[in-house]
Amino acid sequence: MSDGRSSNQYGNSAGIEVRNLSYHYGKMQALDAVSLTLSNGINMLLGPNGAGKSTLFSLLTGLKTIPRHNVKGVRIKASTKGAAPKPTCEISVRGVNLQNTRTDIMRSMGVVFQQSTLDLDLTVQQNLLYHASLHGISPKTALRNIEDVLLTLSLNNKLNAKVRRLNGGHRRRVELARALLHKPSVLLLDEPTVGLDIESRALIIKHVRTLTEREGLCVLWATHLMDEVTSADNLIVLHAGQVKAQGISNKLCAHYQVGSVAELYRQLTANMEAL
Ligand SMILES: Nc1ncnc2c1ncn2[C@@H]1O[C@H](COP(=O)(O)OP(=O)(O)OP(=O)(O)O)[C@@H](O)[C@H]1O
Repeated sequence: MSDGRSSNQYGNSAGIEVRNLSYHYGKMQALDAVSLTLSNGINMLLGPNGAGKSTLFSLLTGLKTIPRHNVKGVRIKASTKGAAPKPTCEISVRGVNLQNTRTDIMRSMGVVFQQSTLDLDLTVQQNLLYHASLHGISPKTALRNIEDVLLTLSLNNKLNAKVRRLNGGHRRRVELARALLHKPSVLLLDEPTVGLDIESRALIIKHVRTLTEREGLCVLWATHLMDEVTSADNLIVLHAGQVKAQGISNKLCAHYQVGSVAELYRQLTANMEAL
């Protein structure tokens, strides 16, 4: 079923497909057979503390290794002599399997992690140039991209400022600028607006939404802030490592007969205290 979301130069292929992904920390199951299809557009990931959002991000970004486990966490044995065991967990990005082709896929991804990963003692430009060099972008192109991206994020006057001297809102915008510098087609944002004032939050939201619409990006956006979800966004509710619901936000609300995303969220995570 078409949800009317934008297609673009990447066609209609899903930005990210996750199949049957489980993850354990020792005996603690952080993700339990998670399956997701994320198309171009904004995909909002809502979940209470401990739902598994950051674990999912770590697996998508290669910070954690995708396990070759079945859903019960049992290591898979080869069924035929000599044959390689077939993993039950699969993640693909733009149709390419992440387990097989990690480096190329990483180039197509921009990431803003929950915790800042900027070097505080470098300037904004130095941070961004370093990131560009990791992506193999020439200094000349990098400087042009940096200028463009800082301008669109109203940060052009901060080019030579040390990150340590920037306020929280400006630092988050630099993180976003860095994530966009190599022109990714998939953007992963782990609570990008947490702790920001209203103005900084609004600027980041507006910029990401405009860019997503214009460039046809696939964005996975984890948040606790339900007012960041619009009626047309694809919404995923993750709770205790399981996907409780996914679909276009207003359709999900209609399906569950609730009047708002907040109500939907409360209903789907109602047994939280009992866990
Ligand atoms: N390194 C770790 N060792 C053991 N358990 C962990 C580890 N990291 C996370 N967990 C547990 O895994 C579960 C999922 O954690 P995760 O950080 O992915 O959730 P989250 O949805 O990102 O939470 P938050 O919104 O608080 O960031 C939680 O129960 C958490 O306590």
